[in-house]
Amino acid sequence: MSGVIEELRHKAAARLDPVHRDFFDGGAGAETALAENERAFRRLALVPRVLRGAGDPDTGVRLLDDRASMPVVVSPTAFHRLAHPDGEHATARAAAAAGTVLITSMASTTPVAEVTAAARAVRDDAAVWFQLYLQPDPAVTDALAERALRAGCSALVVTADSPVFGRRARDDRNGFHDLPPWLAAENMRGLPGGPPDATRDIAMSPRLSWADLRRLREATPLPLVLKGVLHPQDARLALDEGVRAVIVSNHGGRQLDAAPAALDALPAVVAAVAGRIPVLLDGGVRCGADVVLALALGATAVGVGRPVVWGLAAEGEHGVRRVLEELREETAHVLTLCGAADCAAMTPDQVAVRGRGVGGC
Ligand SMILES: Cc1cc2nc3c(=O)[nH]c(=O)nc-3n(C[C@H](O)[C@H](O)[C@H](O)COP(=O)(O)O)c2cc1C
Ligand SMILES: CCCCC(=O)C(=O)O
Repeated sequence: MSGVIEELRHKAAARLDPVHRDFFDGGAGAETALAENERAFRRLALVPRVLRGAGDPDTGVRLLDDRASMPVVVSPTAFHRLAHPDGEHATARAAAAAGTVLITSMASTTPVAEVTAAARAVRDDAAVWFQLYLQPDPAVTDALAERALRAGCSALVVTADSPVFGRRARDDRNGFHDLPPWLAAENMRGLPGGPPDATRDIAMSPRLSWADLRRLREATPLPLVLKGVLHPQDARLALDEGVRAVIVSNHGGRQLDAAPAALDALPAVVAAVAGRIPVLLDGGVRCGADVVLALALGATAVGVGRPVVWGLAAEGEHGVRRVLEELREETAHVLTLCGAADCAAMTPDQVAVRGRGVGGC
């Protein structure tokens, strides 16, 4: 783990209410998928190429119609005002200042229009994508998509790995199942069929299907990104449905505990998609070498969830900024050491399994 991220993780742990710390840090079941996400990176090594004269690397990437200064985006995480009083405002400002994409959660404690406004106050062209759980009532899904569009979000990130909420032992033990009364999931306020001024619950449903995704695609002008893909066949189906990018993710080990590490699922999804759309990955990314390993295995970019929350809880906007800047600097440094001129220059032959020798091709 990057020293800066480790420092912020400790500081966050000391500052947070232990019940909230467990919510942010914890995973489903025995937390196997959570641990494996980080461990999968440790099992792999980067094999540098030498004397390539690559110069200082360009860490910028194009993601749909947005540009990011680095191949690291902010993955959607719920309830930022539980981590810090500035909440999503701070995260949005930090992501905009770092020049990267913020995927803001549908379960944010700040309305999406305020999140985009906070980002745009820092940078006119700040990119914010809206994460969406398809709701069983299509009118609710459409109202959320419309809010995101009006707020100036440039993509909808549909999270597909949650047909039901994960069983999280730490939250069960702590009796944490709801926000405190002074906070709410603000995007859920005043939606069709709900109480006019109060918020409705975020629903999860195992009855949702590709047909619901198709309906949303036809209802919104925004490009769709599918988050939570682990099976290569689902990546192919996503392509058929006109999805513009996929995010390989096991939801940070918070849903199916028996799921593979995100990194282990990446190569098959990359092969299935065959370069037609960007493949992103999140889960366990904690330093620049992790970012570059994912790039070498075919990811266009990675997302970070908990490191951003740790930065926010520890030092507010400044802490999130430190996490993102550190990841950008480390990524540039590791690319340089690997002889890569940019993020696309890394290739799978530059990845070796530790203890097994270097194959190449
Ligand atoms: C506290 C917390 C809240 C999360 N909330 C959401 C959410 O609202 N929507 C979503 O799609 N994913 C959510 N996720 C999953 C993240 O988007 C991401 O997949 C995961 O955190 C990546 O793993 P990492 O934390 O190891 O970087 C959440 C994760 C955490 C840790
Ligand atoms: C209904 C809130 C969803 C938050 C979430 O996705 C998570 O905690 O992993």
